[in-house]
Amino acid sequence: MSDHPIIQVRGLGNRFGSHVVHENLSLDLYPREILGVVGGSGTGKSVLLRSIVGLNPPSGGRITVFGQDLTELPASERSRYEQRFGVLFQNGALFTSLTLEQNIALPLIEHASLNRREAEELARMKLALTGLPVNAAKKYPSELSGGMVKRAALARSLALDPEILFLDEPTAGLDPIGAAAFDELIVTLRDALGLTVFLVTHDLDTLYTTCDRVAVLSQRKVLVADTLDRVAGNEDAWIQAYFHGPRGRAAVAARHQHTEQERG
Ligand SMILES: Nc1ncnc2c1ncn2[C@@H]1O[C@H](COP(=O)(O)OP(=O)(O)OP(=O)(O)O)[C@@H](O)[C@H]1O
Repeated sequence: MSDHPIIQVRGLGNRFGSHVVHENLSLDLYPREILGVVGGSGTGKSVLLRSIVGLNPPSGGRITVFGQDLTELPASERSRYEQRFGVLFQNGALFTSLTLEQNIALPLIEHASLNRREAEELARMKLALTGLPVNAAKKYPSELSGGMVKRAALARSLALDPEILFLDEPTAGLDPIGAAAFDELIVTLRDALGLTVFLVTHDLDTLYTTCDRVAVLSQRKVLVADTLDRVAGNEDAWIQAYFHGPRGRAAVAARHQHTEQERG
């Protein structure tokens, strides 16, 4: 892992009225890592993601991305940086009146100055990259399963060849087999495309199968950010309950079984 973070968050503050969500929060994201961001409901995982990608102006602190504080830039320059992000929101809906290829072609027409034919051709490549069959390109979102729609939304977030991928609860609503396949896809894409991934999740299986490090949000800040083993060994009560409760134990057992199978 490189020593230079691709994203640095320092002393971040976020509040909504009198409700303080983050206070003096700091976090680093390193190139090509998959960082899992976990924490109880309402601890501000999505707000943190939105602050980093520029959708939620923080009340304090500093965020640098690719070494640059984006709030210091004029809008046009900021937009060039933001095109290096791919974001898959929790309810990352596609336009229902457009086919998958039309959905994915949109950002390419808007930001990459491609004509419709070129954009749709590239869109079909992005769809293939996320494991969708060729015939899915002409389909509408309503004709597809939840897992396929998630893949298409991921394809759209990859449309402009981002360097950093932000995923908010990507496996929420998927069945366990679909979720496991999606987890595998994230790792494959990171390896193939050299992506850096900021992954908000509640899914312990996802943490165990995809993440290089895990950051735990608690008490308005990042309580700990480290490898899974080290984080799971932390004595904080929420961490203990999360990693060592019944679901945590099941995820560890599944991981061990998977490792044994891989060894043959
Ligand atoms: N635009 C907003 N206006 C007011 N409050 C907000 C806004 N966005 C988020 N919040 C509040 O900030 C807190 C953190 O929200 P956030 O969605 O980041 O939590 P989370 O950790 O992602 O939760 P979950 O795991 O349930 O998705 C919540 O109490 C939420 O109600």
